[in-house]
Amino acid sequence: MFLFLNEILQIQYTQERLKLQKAVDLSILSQIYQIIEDRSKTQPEGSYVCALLNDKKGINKILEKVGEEATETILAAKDGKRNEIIYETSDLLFHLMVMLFECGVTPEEIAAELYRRHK
Ligand SMILES: N=c1c2ncn([C@@H]3O[C@H](COP(=O)(O)OP(=O)(O)OP(=O)(O)O)[C@@H](O)[C@H]3O)c2ncn1[C@@H]1O[C@H](COP(=O)(O)O)[C@@H](O)[C@H]1O
Repeated sequence: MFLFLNEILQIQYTQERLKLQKAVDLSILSQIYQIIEDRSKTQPEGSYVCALLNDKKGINKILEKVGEEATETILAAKDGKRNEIIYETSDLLFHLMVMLFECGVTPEEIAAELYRRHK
């Protein structure tokens, strides 16, 4: 009886994990890119994306942020600080999405290139 219950719990656990894996994946990058496109069109007050896109330094402001976040990601990885690696990599990926938008390149084009290389 105990073994049977244990098996059911294991199956439920696996199903929950699969659901979570389905919901949490890098398609969030495409969603963020769409938000960036939307912010650019609607220009809402207090938007960080708009602050980046409208900065007087132009694309240089975005590139500075990409450089800064890349450096912070490298330092986090060098120190082996797992939580910081996750935090800084998220900052980096977000700023890369803003850069791609500014350059007129979509995340789907990057995905297509990665799939092309994938064997
Ligand atoms: N994913 C992000 C995201 N990640 C990081 N950031 C911002 O990026 C900045 C990171 O900069 P730093 O770590 O250097 O911190 P800082 O002190 O603000 O540095 P400075 O910019 O002042 O130099 C912070 O202000 C964060 O709030 C983000 N801002 C926005 N998004 C996404 O973009 C969407 C639109 O955001 P808004 O345009 O603000 O509505 C949000 O719904 C999110 O999905």
